[in-house]
Amino acid sequence: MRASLIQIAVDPDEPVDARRARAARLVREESGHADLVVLPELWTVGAFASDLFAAESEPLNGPTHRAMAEAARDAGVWLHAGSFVEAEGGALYNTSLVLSPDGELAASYRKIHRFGFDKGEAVLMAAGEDLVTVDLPHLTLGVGTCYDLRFPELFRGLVDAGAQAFVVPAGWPALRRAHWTLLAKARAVENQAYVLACGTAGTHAGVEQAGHSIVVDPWGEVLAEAGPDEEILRVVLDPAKVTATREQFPALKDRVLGVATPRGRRG
Ligand SMILES: NC(=O)CCC(=O)C(=O)O
Repeated sequence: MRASLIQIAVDPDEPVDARRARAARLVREESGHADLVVLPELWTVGAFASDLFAAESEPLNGPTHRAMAEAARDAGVWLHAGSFVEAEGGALYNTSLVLSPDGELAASYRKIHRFGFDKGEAVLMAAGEDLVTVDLPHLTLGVGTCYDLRFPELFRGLVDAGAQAFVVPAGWPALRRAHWTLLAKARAVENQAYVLACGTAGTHAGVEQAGHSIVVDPWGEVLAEAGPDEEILRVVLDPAKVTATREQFPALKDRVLGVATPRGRRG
């Protein structure tokens, strides 16, 4: 399976509509190069541009969803369209979309761990509650978003639900680039799964983005890594490699469930 990660630049001097059209064009240009295309987190507005979240929010089936569905259909690819600010029932969510090659919505995922502690996304958006996997023809994807990468239990849950590869769109700052790379490799090694981590380039809301999108295989080898600027990564994923790694080094079978429960609280 061929995958392309589009590390798009998010800069405030490019209007959201223009970036949406440009992202759709970049997806179409992957036709013939990819079976799966991935975009980053909140690439319309910028993950740190929290002042704009409400103004740029959209419902499901809004402009971003429609533009990405058309692009997926035109390109004939599975598209993880990154995330957008979803408005629903008076709340905002950081919602990712996975679209099939005929443009149908295969899955949506609302980010569970919101970033910002006492500001930004953490206070402006509501948290998702559901783990999401998507069955592609030869590979089961588990999805997470950016800050989720710091929470290994989410990825374990996705493995238990059948995930063989994780797609993690992000808007990760340059300041913590070392964490990004380390966590992407850790999630791959501990879960014996591919990690496709797609970040943004550029600077928005005064926050320089790390770029450095990365694809790690189930053995922890880096298949491709971007630089800091706008770039497209193309890789080939082999589902048999997940099976082989899990058979040849069956560490997942040695899990001791419940061991994380504090001693005094065990039944
Ligand atoms: N958009 C995010 O979730 C940022 C996460 C981040 O900066 C970090 O975990 O560090």
